[in-house]
Formats: sequence, structure tokens, C-alpha cells
Amino acid sequence: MRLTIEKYHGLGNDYLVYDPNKNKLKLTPARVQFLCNRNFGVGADGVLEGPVLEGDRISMIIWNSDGSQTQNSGNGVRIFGAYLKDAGYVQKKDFSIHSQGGDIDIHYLNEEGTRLKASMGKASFWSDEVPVAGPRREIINETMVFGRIPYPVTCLSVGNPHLVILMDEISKELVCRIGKYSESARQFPEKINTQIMKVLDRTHIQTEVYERGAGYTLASGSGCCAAAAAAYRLGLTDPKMIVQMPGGTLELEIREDATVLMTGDVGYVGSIKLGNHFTEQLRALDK
Ligand SMILES: N[C@@H](CCC[C@H](N)C(=O)O)C(=O)O
Repeated sequence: MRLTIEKYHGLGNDYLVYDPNKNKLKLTPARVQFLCNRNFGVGADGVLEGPVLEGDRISMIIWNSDGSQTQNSGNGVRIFGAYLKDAGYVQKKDFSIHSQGGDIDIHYLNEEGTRLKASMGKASFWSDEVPVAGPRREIINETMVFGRIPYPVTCLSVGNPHLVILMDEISKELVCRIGKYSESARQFPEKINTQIMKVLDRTHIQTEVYERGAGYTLASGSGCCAAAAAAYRLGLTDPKMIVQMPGGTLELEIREDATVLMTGDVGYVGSIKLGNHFTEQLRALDK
């Protein structure tokens, strides 16, 4: 039976939805890498495997394009919410999706299910929760050196690990130059997503991201959550703000209990039936 994959994007951060209820081939890191390969595969920043249905619980597994798994994905949860509606798994306007980072509450903001609000959990700046090596402390503007250059770094978890660096000017080149050092720096035992952030005013910030396990992407939902939480904690913004990335914008709200609310759109690209030869190549990658 041919494998069928649905392709979506969140602000240009593109994902393949692989539904195990329709595709019997089990995903492995090597198969995810091959599917995400933009030259020999379908091409994507990651894969969302699910829904895994256990009673009333709807779970998904979030894969990065390098074949690693992660606890959370902001664009991923909105995309998965759109898929669940498109595929007829969900009819309600409010429900939860479970991933390795915990439960994410989702609310559809339109009939089509293409604009969604997600409660991304609580931001934590505590080193043992990000994690960051060294004594337990909150990591706010701590000097860290990447590529022999010192930066004022704020680290936090929004289910997955992020670092945020405030800068006067940001660019793709700059975030890639930092990210290639920071992603796997020794102080991050689970690696880390890297954001550089420019504060435009108290209700607008701009970011560029170099993702753990995916490299440069046009947008990161969890990265936006991290940047917004950091900007608010640093006293640079109001609790509600717009985050601008090369791929588009998200609306963010930081609640007093540090819960992060994210609102944004999702785009549906289309359904892809994998060819027999490609499927055989995938099947041969069984590790
Ligand atoms: N693009 C995603 C982030 C995906 C996970 C991240 N690369 C990680 O490994 O934590 C998003 O929209 O949040």
C-alpha cells in the first residue's frame, strides 16, 4: 500500500504529517532524515508522527529533520491541530495534544482550522529545567562565548530548550554563525535552539532562529515563545506582543504565571503519495 503524507507549513517552517493509522511503515531517525531531505526526499524541517490514539488522549511525536525527536514545536502543534480537523479526528473547538513536552491546549479560531491558539506551557529560566550545565540558577543575561565571541545569553525552556540573545541588528548570517557553535555547546547537555532578537518597541519584536536538529528555519513557534518570554522577563516589552520572523508573524501573550499563549496561522501544501521506489528505499532504512 503506498504511503501518503500531508505537507503543511507554519510561517514557512514546513512539516510532513505522517499518520501511523494510514501508513504502516514505522518511522526511524534514518527514515525521517530521508523524508526531510530537500534533494532526494520530500523535503521539510521536520515530521509530525500521529495521531497516536490512546483512549481520549491524542499524542504526536515531533521529529527534527536530522532524525532527532523533540519535546515541543509551536508551528508543529498548530499544523497538527489543522491536520486533526482536516482528517476528521477532531470536531470540537478546544482540545489537547500530548507530546514529549506534555499537554498543549489548542483552540481553533476559525471554521477551517487554519488559525489556532495554543497554550504552550510555562516558560522556565531555571538551568536544571532547560537544561544548562553548572550550578542551579536562572539564566538571565549570562555571558557565554560562542565562536570566541561573548554574548549576553538568556536561556529558558518552553518544553524544549532555547537560548535568546538580544541584539541591535539581526540577520540570517548572524544567527547561523552563532548557532553552529551554540547548538551543541558543552553547557547544553540536550543541545539547544538559538534565537537572536531585536526589540522594535514594547509590543513588537523580531527574531531569527537556528534550530536544534534542523538548522536555520524561516520561523519557530516555540522559539517565538522563548523570545517573547525572555523579552518580557528582561522588562523590554508588555506581556502581549507580535513576533516577526522571516516567514511571518505570531501573536504572543505571557501570562503572570509564565504560561505562554501563541496564536498564528497554518498553510496546507498538499497530499503526497510516495512512489514505490522511494518507499522501498525508505523501507531499507530500518534504523
Ligand atoms: N520549528 C519548531 C521547533 C522544532 C523543535 C526544535 N528544533 C527542537 O529541537 O526543540 C517550532 O515551531 O517550535
